[in-house]
Amino acid sequence: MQNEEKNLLLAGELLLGRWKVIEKIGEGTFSQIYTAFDVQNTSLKVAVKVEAPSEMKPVLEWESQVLLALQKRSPYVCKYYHHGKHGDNFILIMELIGDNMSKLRGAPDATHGVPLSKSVAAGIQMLDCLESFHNAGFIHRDIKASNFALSNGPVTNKKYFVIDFGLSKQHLTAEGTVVPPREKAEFRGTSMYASLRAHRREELGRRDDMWSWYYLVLDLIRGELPWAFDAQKKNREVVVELKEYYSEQHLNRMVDGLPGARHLLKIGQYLQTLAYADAPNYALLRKCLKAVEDKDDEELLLEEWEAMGTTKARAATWTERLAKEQMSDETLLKVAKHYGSFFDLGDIKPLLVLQEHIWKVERRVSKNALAFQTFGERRMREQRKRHEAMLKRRDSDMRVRESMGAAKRLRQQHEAAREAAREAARAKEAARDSPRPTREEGTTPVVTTPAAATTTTPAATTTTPAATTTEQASLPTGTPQPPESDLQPRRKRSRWDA
Ligand SMILES: Nc1ncnc2c1ncn2[C@@H]1O[C@H](COP(=O)(O)OP(=O)(O)OP(=O)(O)O)[C@@H](O)[C@H]1O
Repeated sequence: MQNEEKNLLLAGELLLGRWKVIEKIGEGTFSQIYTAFDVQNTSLKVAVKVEAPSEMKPVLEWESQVLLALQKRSPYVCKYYHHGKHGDNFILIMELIGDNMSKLRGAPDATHGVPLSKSVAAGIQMLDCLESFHNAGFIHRDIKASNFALSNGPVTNKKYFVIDFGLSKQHLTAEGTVVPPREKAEFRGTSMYASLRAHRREELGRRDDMWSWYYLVLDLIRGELPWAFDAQKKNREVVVELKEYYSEQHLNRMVDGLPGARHLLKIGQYLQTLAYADAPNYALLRKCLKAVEDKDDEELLLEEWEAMGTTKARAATWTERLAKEQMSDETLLKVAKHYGSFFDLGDIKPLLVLQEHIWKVERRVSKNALAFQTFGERRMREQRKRHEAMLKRRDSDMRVRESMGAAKRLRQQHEAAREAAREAARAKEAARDSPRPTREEGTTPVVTTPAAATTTTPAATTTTPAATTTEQASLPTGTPQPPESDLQPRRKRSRWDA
């Protein structure tokens, strides 16, 4: 909220003749959230989202219409009660739900990344929300942890709901066809999680929500994204450069060292293949994400080791994973045993080294099985491991940033040198073409004075920006229209709230 200190509603205020305000419970960039109760049924507590009038384009009315439209189409949104004007403010009355997903990060076990099982579970639930949201015909365009909040009810029945549809857009018509893309769009989303296409001002589709989801899942598992610092500092250009580097050129570096890296890589590679109108294969994404957690899935595991082809390659990978602690001891042992502990390595020396490693792992596994570890000890051990892994990743991310910075500086130096050379050439040419004594054929030499020389200045070209035409999607009447048409003046909001 821009005007943080000012409360838009007061406790005890009656809204739309039915809802009495209790207290403020939250704040977004452009809105405030309050609790209220129904005066006709005092046990019914609701949430009120209120948006103050401003010079920027309001979005809460659109959000209310989307929520209303989704009531019968998706079980992953909260219940809609009412919307309308209260004084100068627009309000939306909806079901009161619980904590948002950012709370996962604040948990004591999440200092260096949210534990894998929690990250995967959250990722799967977000996927359920998005699949349902997309199938209802909308794209969200602002996927981030704070836009998923836990439903109420018994702990065992809690699930995440997707919230905040202020930037959502109708993507499918009533007939189920995809709304044609506009030539140019405006930035929509949050810099930390926005897809590259959002940064490039392209029309977004379902695939872009999935990219944001992917970034968010990686953020949970990794503890931070490679561009976290720059997104927070609002270094737009660097964020885009880093996203290009990691998402388009070196996807493997983004997942390197993470548990289930090859499955995470597969997700990214799949997302790269999606076109604007494509419906993502949610089942495939779900399967890949589930496999991330299932480190010891025998079938997948063997498939991976088989693909390595030679025993030598397997032995090398085995040793590397042992060193980087990328696989559990139990799994490493399972692999070693499956391949007869790499006994046909040929050379005796590496074989002995490897065998020594295997024995160590074997001892560790049997010791771990016997040793009693308290919950606290186990948590400490895991945290230490995650912390070390995060430091390593941070180091590698920093090296990439530095090398990109160095490459950029080098490019700038080259460009400056080239420009200087061009300038020198121009000066040389100008000196050659400058008026000087000339001898015309068959005439006596004539001296032309500089005053007689004609100088031509390039005509100033003024270009007026071409009028932008926005392809308005032909949506069935009665369907909510997005508030953001590029033809209208718009909120100066570019959610760089990371
Ligand atoms: N129905 C609800 N019940 C309980 N809490 C809610 C509800 N809706 C939103 N909140 C809380 O309020 C926070 C802000 O809400 P919301 O994201 O809708 O506001 P916003 O102004 O659109 O935010 P931003 O623009 O910063 O993303 C949410 O992260 C959530 O924690």
